[in-house]
Amino acid sequence: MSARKQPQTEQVTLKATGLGIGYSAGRSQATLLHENLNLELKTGELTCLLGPNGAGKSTLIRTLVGFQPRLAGDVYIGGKPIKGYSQGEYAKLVSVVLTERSSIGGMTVRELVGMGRYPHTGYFGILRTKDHRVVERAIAQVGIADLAGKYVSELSDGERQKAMIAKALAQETPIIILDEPTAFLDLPSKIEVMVLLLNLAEQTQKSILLSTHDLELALQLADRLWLLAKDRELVSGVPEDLVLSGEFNSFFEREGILFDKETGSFRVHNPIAKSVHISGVGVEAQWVANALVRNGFAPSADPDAEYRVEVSEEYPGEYLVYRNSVKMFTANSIENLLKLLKAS
Ligand SMILES: Nc1ncnc2c1ncn2[C@@H]1O[C@H](COP(=O)(O)OP(=O)(O)OP(=O)(O)O)[C@@H](O)[C@H]1O
Repeated sequence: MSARKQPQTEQVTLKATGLGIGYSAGRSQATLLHENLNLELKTGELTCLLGPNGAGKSTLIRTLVGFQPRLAGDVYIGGKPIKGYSQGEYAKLVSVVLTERSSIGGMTVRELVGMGRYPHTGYFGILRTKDHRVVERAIAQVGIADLAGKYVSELSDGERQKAMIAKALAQETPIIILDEPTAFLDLPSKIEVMVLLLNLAEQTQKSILLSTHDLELALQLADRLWLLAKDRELVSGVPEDLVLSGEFNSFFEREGILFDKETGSFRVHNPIAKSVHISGVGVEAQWVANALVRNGFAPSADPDAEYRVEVSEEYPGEYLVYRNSVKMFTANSIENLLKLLKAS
Protein backbone atom coordinates (compact mmCIF):
# COMPACT_ATOMS: atom_id res chain seq x y z
CA MET A 1 0.00 0.00 0.00
CA SER A 2 1.33 3.44 -0.84
CA ALA A 3 1.91 6.07 1.85
CA ARG A 4 -1.34 7.90 2.47
CA LYS A 5 -1.79 11.38 1.15
CA GLN A 6 -3.80 13.59 3.47
CA PRO A 7 -6.35 15.98 1.99
CA GLN A 8 -5.14 19.57 2.33
CA THR A 9 -8.29 20.64 4.11
CA GLU A 10 -10.64 18.32 5.92
CA GLN A 11 -13.77 18.54 3.81
CA VAL A 12 -17.11 17.11 4.83
CA THR A 13 -19.00 15.73 1.85
CA LEU A 14 -22.00 14.20 3.58
CA LYS A 15 -23.49 15.26 6.87
CA ALA A 16 -26.55 14.15 8.81
CA THR A 17 -27.99 16.13 11.69
CA GLY A 18 -30.67 15.00 14.12
CA LEU A 19 -31.33 12.01 11.89
CA GLY A 20 -34.04 9.58 13.00
CA ILE A 21 -34.10 6.16 11.33
CA GLY A 22 -36.59 3.32 11.52
CA TYR A 23 -39.74 1.99 9.97
CA SER A 24 -43.24 3.29 9.57
CA ALA A 25 -45.91 0.91 8.34
CA GLY A 26 -48.93 2.79 7.01
CA ARG A 27 -50.81 4.64 9.70
CA SER A 28 -49.43 2.63 12.59
CA GLN A 29 -46.86 4.27 14.79
CA ALA A 30 -43.33 4.36 13.45
CA THR A 31 -40.67 2.13 14.97
CA LEU A 32 -37.77 4.40 15.71
CA LEU A 33 -34.46 2.49 15.72
CA HIS A 34 -32.19 5.47 16.35
CA GLU A 35 -32.82 9.14 16.90
CA ASN A 36 -30.69 12.24 16.76
CA LEU A 37 -27.84 10.71 14.76
CA ASN A 38 -25.20 13.28 13.85
CA LEU A 39 -22.72 12.06 11.25
CA GLU A 40 -20.08 13.27 8.87
CA LEU A 41 -18.29 11.65 5.95
CA LYS A 42 -15.01 13.28 5.00
CA THR A 43 -13.21 13.61 1.69
CA GLY A 44 -10.55 11.00 1.00
CA GLU A 45 -11.58 8.82 3.95
CA LEU A 46 -12.77 5.24 4.22
CA THR A 47 -15.39 5.04 6.96
CA CYS A 48 -16.58 1.65 8.23
CA LEU A 49 -19.96 1.27 9.90
CA LEU A 50 -19.80 -1.55 12.45
CA GLY A 51 -22.32 -2.99 14.85
CA PRO A 52 -23.90 -6.23 16.01
CA ASN A 53 -26.73 -7.93 14.08
CA GLY A 54 -29.90 -5.89 14.14
CA ALA A 55 -28.11 -2.67 15.18
CA GLY A 56 -29.63 -0.78 12.27
CA LYS A 57 -26.65 -0.55 9.91
CA SER A 58 -28.57 -1.39 6.73
CA THR A 59 -31.40 0.88 7.84
CA LEU A 60 -28.95 3.74 8.35
CA ILE A 61 -27.34 3.16 4.96
CA ARG A 62 -30.70 2.94 3.18
CA THR A 63 -31.83 6.13 4.92
CA LEU A 64 -28.63 8.03 4.13
CA VAL A 65 -28.95 7.22 0.44
CA GLY A 66 -32.65 8.04 0.38
CA PHE A 67 -33.97 4.50 -0.27
CA GLN A 68 -35.91 4.73 2.96
CA PRO A 69 -37.64 7.81 4.45
CA ARG A 70 -36.01 9.70 7.29
CA LEU A 71 -38.12 9.79 10.44
CA ALA A 72 -36.44 13.03 11.56
CA GLY A 73 -33.53 15.32 10.77
CA ASP A 74 -31.74 16.04 7.55
CA VAL A 75 -28.99 14.71 5.33
CA TYR A 76 -26.78 17.22 3.54
CA ILE A 77 -24.39 16.80 0.66
CA GLY A 78 -21.98 19.62 -0.02
CA GLY A 79 -23.89 21.67 2.53
CA LYS A 80 -27.25 21.33 0.73
CA PRO A 81 -30.13 19.10 1.97
CA ILE A 82 -30.55 16.05 -0.27
CA LYS A 83 -34.19 16.88 -0.82
CA GLY A 84 -32.89 19.95 -2.71
CA TYR A 85 -31.30 17.77 -5.39
CA SER A 86 -33.11 16.27 -8.36
CA GLN A 87 -32.70 12.53 -8.91
CA GLY A 88 -30.28 13.19 -11.75
CA GLU A 89 -28.17 15.59 -9.69
CA TYR A 90 -28.13 13.16 -6.75
CA ALA A 91 -26.96 10.30 -8.98
CA LYS A 92 -23.91 12.37 -9.88
CA LEU A 93 -23.05 12.73 -6.18
CA VAL A 94 -23.68 9.34 -4.56
CA SER A 95 -23.29 5.81 -5.88
CA VAL A 96 -24.67 2.93 -3.89
CA VAL A 97 -23.64 -0.73 -3.81
CA LEU A 98 -26.03 -3.07 -2.02
CA THR A 99 -25.40 -6.77 -1.41
CA GLU A 100 -28.66 -8.10 -2.79
CA ARG A 101 -27.99 -10.48 -5.64
CA SER A 102 -29.92 -8.81 -8.40
CA SER A 103 -30.87 -10.20 -11.79
CA ILE A 104 -27.84 -8.85 -13.58
CA GLY A 105 -26.43 -12.21 -14.60
CA GLY A 106 -27.48 -11.87 -18.26
CA MET A 107 -25.12 -9.02 -19.06
CA THR A 108 -21.38 -8.77 -19.39
CA VAL A 109 -19.17 -7.06 -16.84
CA ARG A 110 -18.56 -4.24 -19.35
CA GLU A 111 -22.32 -3.74 -19.84
CA LEU A 112 -22.91 -3.77 -16.08
CA VAL A 113 -20.19 -1.21 -15.44
CA GLY A 114 -21.56 0.83 -18.36
CA MET A 115 -24.87 1.06 -16.48
CA GLY A 116 -23.01 3.14 -13.90
CA ARG A 117 -22.79 5.89 -16.51
CA TYR A 118 -26.57 6.50 -16.45
CA PRO A 119 -26.44 9.94 -14.77
CA HIS A 120 -24.06 11.12 -17.49
CA THR A 121 -25.77 9.74 -20.61
CA GLY A 122 -28.83 10.96 -22.43
CA TYR A 123 -32.37 9.55 -22.22
CA PHE A 124 -31.52 6.37 -24.18
CA GLY A 125 -28.41 5.64 -22.15
CA ILE A 126 -26.14 5.49 -25.18
CA LEU A 127 -22.49 5.53 -24.21
CA ARG A 128 -20.19 7.93 -26.04
CA THR A 129 -16.41 7.69 -26.44
CA LYS A 130 -15.77 9.39 -23.09
CA ASP A 131 -18.20 7.02 -21.32
CA HIS A 132 -16.45 3.98 -22.79
CA ARG A 133 -13.15 5.36 -21.59
CA VAL A 134 -14.48 5.84 -18.06
CA VAL A 135 -15.93 2.29 -18.07
CA GLU A 136 -12.63 0.73 -19.16
CA ARG A 137 -10.74 2.77 -16.56
CA ALA A 138 -13.13 1.71 -13.78
CA ILE A 139 -12.77 -1.95 -14.80
CA ALA A 140 -8.98 -1.61 -14.77
CA GLN A 141 -8.98 0.21 -11.42
CA VAL A 142 -10.58 -2.76 -9.66
CA GLY A 143 -8.28 -5.19 -11.47
CA ILE A 144 -10.79 -7.18 -13.53
CA ALA A 145 -9.82 -6.13 -17.08
CA ASP A 146 -9.51 -9.79 -18.04
CA LEU A 147 -13.14 -10.38 -17.04
CA ALA A 148 -14.68 -7.45 -18.94
CA GLY A 149 -16.27 -9.64 -21.62
CA LYS A 150 -17.54 -12.31 -19.21
CA TYR A 151 -21.17 -12.67 -18.17
CA VAL A 152 -21.84 -11.52 -14.63
CA SER A 153 -23.49 -14.90 -13.95
CA GLU A 154 -20.11 -16.52 -14.61
CA LEU A 155 -18.29 -14.52 -11.92
CA SER A 156 -17.33 -15.62 -8.43
CA ASP A 157 -18.76 -13.64 -5.50
CA GLY A 158 -15.53 -11.67 -5.12
CA GLU A 159 -15.32 -10.91 -8.85
CA ARG A 160 -18.98 -9.81 -8.89
CA GLN A 161 -18.32 -7.52 -5.94
CA LYS A 162 -15.41 -5.92 -7.80
CA ALA A 163 -17.62 -5.48 -10.87
CA MET A 164 -20.22 -3.72 -8.69
CA ILE A 165 -17.50 -1.44 -7.29
CA ALA A 166 -16.34 -0.69 -10.86
CA LYS A 167 -19.95 0.24 -11.72
CA ALA A 168 -19.97 2.67 -8.78
CA LEU A 169 -16.63 4.10 -9.96
CA ALA A 170 -17.97 4.56 -13.49
CA GLN A 171 -20.73 6.68 -11.97
CA GLU A 172 -17.95 9.16 -11.04
CA THR A 173 -19.45 10.35 -7.78
CA PRO A 174 -17.55 11.93 -4.89
CA ILE A 175 -19.37 9.60 -2.45
CA ILE A 176 -19.66 5.81 -2.60
CA ILE A 177 -21.78 3.93 -0.05
CA LEU A 178 -21.69 0.14 0.19
CA ASP A 179 -23.75 -2.20 2.35
CA GLU A 180 -21.63 -5.19 3.41
CA PRO A 181 -19.39 -5.36 0.33
CA THR A 182 -17.26 -8.07 1.95
CA ALA A 183 -20.11 -10.44 2.82
CA PHE A 184 -19.75 -13.88 1.16
CA LEU A 185 -16.06 -13.34 0.38
CA ASP A 186 -13.15 -15.46 1.54
CA LEU A 187 -10.59 -13.75 3.77
CA PRO A 188 -8.04 -12.83 1.05
CA SER A 189 -10.87 -11.40 -1.11
CA LYS A 190 -12.23 -9.43 1.86
CA ILE A 191 -8.79 -7.92 2.38
CA GLU A 192 -8.43 -7.24 -1.34
CA VAL A 193 -11.78 -5.43 -1.56
CA MET A 194 -11.15 -3.38 1.60
CA VAL A 195 -7.64 -2.36 0.48
CA LEU A 196 -9.07 -1.48 -2.94
CA LEU A 197 -11.67 0.80 -1.35
CA LEU A 198 -9.11 2.36 1.00
CA ASN A 199 -6.79 3.13 -1.92
CA LEU A 200 -9.66 4.50 -4.00
CA ALA A 201 -10.68 6.82 -1.18
CA GLU A 202 -7.18 8.17 -0.93
CA GLN A 203 -6.16 8.26 -4.59
CA THR A 204 -9.41 9.66 -5.96
CA GLN A 205 -10.29 11.69 -2.82
CA LYS A 206 -13.73 10.09 -2.57
CA SER A 207 -15.67 9.61 0.65
CA ILE A 208 -16.39 5.92 1.01
CA LEU A 209 -18.74 4.46 3.61
CA LEU A 210 -19.25 0.74 4.01
CA SER A 211 -20.94 -1.45 6.55
CA THR A 212 -19.21 -4.65 7.55
CA HIS A 213 -18.97 -7.40 10.15
CA ASP A 214 -15.23 -7.73 9.55
CA LEU A 215 -14.22 -5.94 12.72
CA GLU A 216 -10.56 -6.80 12.73
CA LEU A 217 -10.12 -5.73 9.11
CA ALA A 218 -11.99 -2.49 9.71
CA LEU A 219 -9.74 -1.80 12.69
CA GLN A 220 -6.69 -2.22 10.49
CA LEU A 221 -7.87 -0.38 7.40
CA ALA A 222 -10.58 2.19 8.12
CA ASP A 223 -9.75 5.86 8.54
CA ARG A 224 -12.80 6.22 10.76
CA LEU A 225 -15.33 3.93 12.41
CA TRP A 226 -19.00 4.49 13.12
CA LEU A 227 -20.12 2.13 15.89
CA LEU A 228 -23.82 1.43 16.13
CA ALA A 229 -25.80 -0.73 18.54
CA LYS A 230 -29.41 -0.92 19.69
CA ASP A 231 -30.29 1.56 22.44
CA ARG A 232 -26.92 3.30 22.27
CA GLU A 233 -25.72 6.52 20.74
CA LEU A 234 -23.63 6.17 17.62
CA VAL A 235 -19.93 6.57 18.35
CA SER A 236 -17.56 7.86 15.67
CA GLY A 237 -13.79 8.06 15.77
CA VAL A 238 -10.42 6.89 14.54
CA PRO A 239 -10.08 3.10 15.20
CA GLU A 240 -7.08 3.36 17.51
CA ASP A 241 -8.79 6.01 19.71
CA LEU A 242 -11.87 3.82 20.02
CA VAL A 243 -9.78 0.76 20.99
CA LEU A 244 -7.71 2.63 23.58
CA SER A 245 -10.75 4.36 25.10
CA GLY A 246 -12.51 0.99 25.51
CA GLU A 247 -15.48 2.10 23.33
CA PHE A 248 -14.72 -0.45 20.64
CA ASN A 249 -14.83 -3.49 22.92
CA SER A 250 -17.90 -2.17 24.73
CA PHE A 251 -19.85 -2.54 21.47
CA PHE A 252 -18.83 -6.11 20.73
CA GLU A 253 -17.78 -7.96 23.86
CA ARG A 254 -20.30 -10.30 25.34
CA GLU A 255 -20.21 -13.12 27.84
CA GLY A 256 -17.40 -15.47 26.94
CA ILE A 257 -15.97 -13.28 24.16
CA LEU A 258 -13.29 -10.73 24.91
CA PHE A 259 -11.47 -8.23 22.74
CA ASP A 260 -7.71 -8.43 23.19
CA LYS A 261 -6.34 -4.89 22.84
CA GLU A 262 -2.80 -6.17 22.39
CA THR A 263 -3.54 -8.23 19.29
CA GLY A 264 -6.64 -6.34 18.08
CA SER A 265 -8.60 -9.58 17.91
CA PHE A 266 -11.44 -11.30 19.72
CA ARG A 267 -10.95 -14.45 21.77
CA VAL A 268 -12.99 -16.85 23.78
CA HIS A 269 -12.83 -16.07 27.47
CA ASN A 270 -12.99 -18.85 30.01
CA PRO A 271 -13.38 -17.44 33.55
CA ILE A 272 -12.01 -20.57 35.21
CA ALA A 273 -9.00 -20.80 32.93
CA LYS A 274 -5.57 -21.14 34.49
CA SER A 275 -3.48 -18.06 33.89
CA VAL A 276 -0.34 -18.33 31.82
CA HIS A 277 2.35 -15.75 31.16
CA ILE A 278 4.18 -16.12 27.88
CA SER A 279 7.62 -14.58 27.99
CA GLY A 280 8.88 -13.81 24.54
CA VAL A 281 7.72 -11.79 21.60
CA GLY A 282 7.19 -12.31 17.92
CA VAL A 283 5.28 -14.67 15.72
CA GLU A 284 6.18 -17.81 17.63
CA ALA A 285 5.06 -16.37 20.97
CA GLN A 286 1.78 -15.32 19.35
CA TRP A 287 1.05 -18.81 18.04
CA VAL A 288 1.99 -20.39 21.37
CA ALA A 289 -0.51 -18.02 23.00
CA ASN A 290 -3.10 -18.97 20.41
CA ALA A 291 -2.69 -22.69 21.17
CA LEU A 292 -2.84 -22.10 24.93
CA VAL A 293 -5.98 -19.95 24.75
CA ARG A 294 -7.67 -22.56 22.56
CA ASN A 295 -6.85 -25.12 25.24
CA GLY A 296 -8.40 -23.20 28.10
CA PHE A 297 -5.55 -21.04 29.39
CA ALA A 298 -5.95 -17.33 29.98
CA PRO A 299 -2.99 -15.18 28.91
CA SER A 300 -1.66 -12.96 31.66
CA ALA A 301 0.72 -10.00 31.63
CA ASP A 302 1.86 -10.97 35.15
CA PRO A 303 5.24 -12.79 35.06
CA ASP A 304 4.25 -14.45 38.37
CA ALA A 305 1.13 -16.05 36.87
CA GLU A 306 0.59 -19.71 37.84
CA TYR A 307 2.08 -20.95 34.55
CA ARG A 308 4.89 -19.36 32.58
CA VAL A 309 6.02 -20.46 29.14
CA GLU A 310 9.32 -19.19 27.81
CA VAL A 311 9.55 -18.74 24.06
CA SER A 312 13.04 -17.80 22.97
CA GLU A 313 14.04 -16.60 19.52
CA GLU A 314 17.39 -18.28 20.13
CA TYR A 315 15.80 -21.73 20.44
CA PRO A 316 12.81 -21.84 18.09
CA GLY A 317 10.51 -24.81 18.67
CA GLU A 318 11.62 -25.16 22.31
CA TYR A 319 9.33 -24.12 25.13
CA LEU A 320 10.34 -24.03 28.81
CA VAL A 321 7.38 -24.37 31.13
CA TYR A 322 7.27 -23.24 34.77
CA ARG A 323 4.53 -23.66 37.31
CA ASN A 324 4.59 -21.39 40.37
CA SER A 325 8.17 -20.47 39.32
CA VAL A 326 9.32 -24.13 39.37
CA LYS A 327 10.52 -25.56 36.08
CA MET A 328 8.24 -28.39 34.94
CA PHE A 329 9.50 -29.47 31.50
CA THR A 330 10.79 -28.40 28.10
CA ALA A 331 8.55 -29.12 25.10
CA ASN A 332 9.88 -29.47 21.57
CA SER A 333 6.73 -28.56 19.63
CA ILE A 334 3.42 -26.89 20.36
CA GLU A 335 1.72 -30.29 20.12
CA ASN A 336 4.16 -31.64 22.71
CA LEU A 337 3.66 -28.55 24.91
CA LEU A 338 -0.11 -29.07 24.95
CA LYS A 339 0.25 -32.81 25.67
CA LEU A 340 2.64 -32.27 28.59
CA LEU A 341 0.52 -29.46 30.02
CA LYS A 342 -2.60 -31.64 29.91
CA ALA A 343 -0.76 -34.47 31.62
CA SER A 344 0.65 -32.20 34.35
N1 LIG B 1 -38.82 -3.58 6.75
C1 LIG B 1 -38.70 -3.57 8.07
N2 LIG B 1 -39.77 -3.28 8.87
C2 LIG B 1 -39.65 -3.25 10.21
N3 LIG B 1 -38.50 -3.51 10.87
C3 LIG B 1 -37.41 -3.81 10.14
C4 LIG B 1 -37.45 -3.87 8.71
N4 LIG B 1 -36.22 -4.19 8.28
C5 LIG B 1 -35.43 -4.34 9.38
N5 LIG B 1 -36.17 -4.12 10.49
C6 LIG B 1 -35.67 -4.19 11.87
O1 LIG B 1 -34.78 -3.12 12.12
C7 LIG B 1 -33.70 -3.55 12.94
C8 LIG B 1 -32.39 -3.19 12.28
O2 LIG B 1 -32.24 -3.94 11.08
P1 LIG B 1 -31.02 -3.71 10.09
O3 LIG B 1 -31.18 -4.67 8.95
O4 LIG B 1 -30.90 -2.28 9.78
O5 LIG B 1 -29.80 -4.12 11.04
P2 LIG B 1 -28.30 -4.44 10.66
O6 LIG B 1 -27.46 -3.76 11.68
O7 LIG B 1 -28.02 -4.13 9.23
O8 LIG B 1 -28.28 -5.99 10.94
P3 LIG B 1 -27.39 -7.18 10.29
O9 LIG B 1 -26.00 -6.97 10.82
O10 LIG B 1 -28.02 -8.38 10.91
O11 LIG B 1 -27.48 -7.11 8.82
C9 LIG B 1 -33.89 -5.03 13.19
O12 LIG B 1 -34.44 -5.21 14.47
C10 LIG B 1 -34.87 -5.45 12.11
O13 LIG B 1 -35.68 -6.49 12.55
